[in-house]
Amino acid sequence: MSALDIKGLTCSYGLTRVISDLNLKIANGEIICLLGKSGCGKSTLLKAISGLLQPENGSITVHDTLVSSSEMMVSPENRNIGMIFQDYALFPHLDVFHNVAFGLKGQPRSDIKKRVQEMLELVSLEGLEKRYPHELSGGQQQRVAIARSLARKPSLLLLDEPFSNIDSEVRQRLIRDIRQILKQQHVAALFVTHSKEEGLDFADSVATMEQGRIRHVTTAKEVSSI
Ligand SMILES: Nc1ncnc2c1ncn2[C@@H]1O[C@H](COP(=O)(O)OP(=O)(O)OP(=O)(O)O)[C@@H](O)[C@H]1O
Repeated sequence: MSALDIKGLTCSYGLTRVISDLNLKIANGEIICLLGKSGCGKSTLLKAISGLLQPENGSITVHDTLVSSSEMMVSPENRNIGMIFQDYALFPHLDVFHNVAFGLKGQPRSDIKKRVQEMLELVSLEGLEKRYPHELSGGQQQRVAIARSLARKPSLLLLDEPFSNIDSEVRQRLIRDIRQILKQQHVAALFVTHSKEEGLDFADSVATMEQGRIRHVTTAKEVSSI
């Protein structure tokens, strides 16, 4: 079973075709980096996977469930896909605890408390529950965003340039830590970046995108040895 299986995906904005007959598979627990020039369609692909854009053609399947085709769309909130963006997208008026707990609404209080605690330990932010986003560094905010996404046990995580606002020293450690967390939790991820180095550090494989298609997929080891 694949975490994500995209077949023959074609997406357009009006008359402008942006994704063209694209195929991509991510195995369970695999981390793939999507590398490509500005404007090649990376964000559009993430929009299609997360359910914000309906394909003109082709299909998107997440863990054996068809979620998008030209005929049907599962709504974004019912896809169980986590998303992390470069601007963290935390709620500024909620403290760390409530940011992480946000997606767990409706569950018993004691379960929420336990899960939030587990997640904060996972991202090494125990003790910062009562801080507000503006009282955290960029790296800490991104850790909260990761904790919030993983709290819901997503079947797939999409990351859109999550490290670009973080300075390079912190970034390296964060990339290593988040990779380790995803591997430990066995969460598959698709990670968009402009930086080949970042992609090689974070992902198992690198998919190169050009003009709305995946040109090739290579393992990070193969790329590193060139
Ligand atoms: N809502 C929209 N309406 C019309 N065209 C759009 C829309 N969003 C993006 N585009 C166009 O689609 C193409 C692909 O954009 P997309 O944002 O997917 O590229 P990208 O690879 O993510 O770029 P970047 O690396 O700069 O973020 C671009 O030519 C862009 O101008």
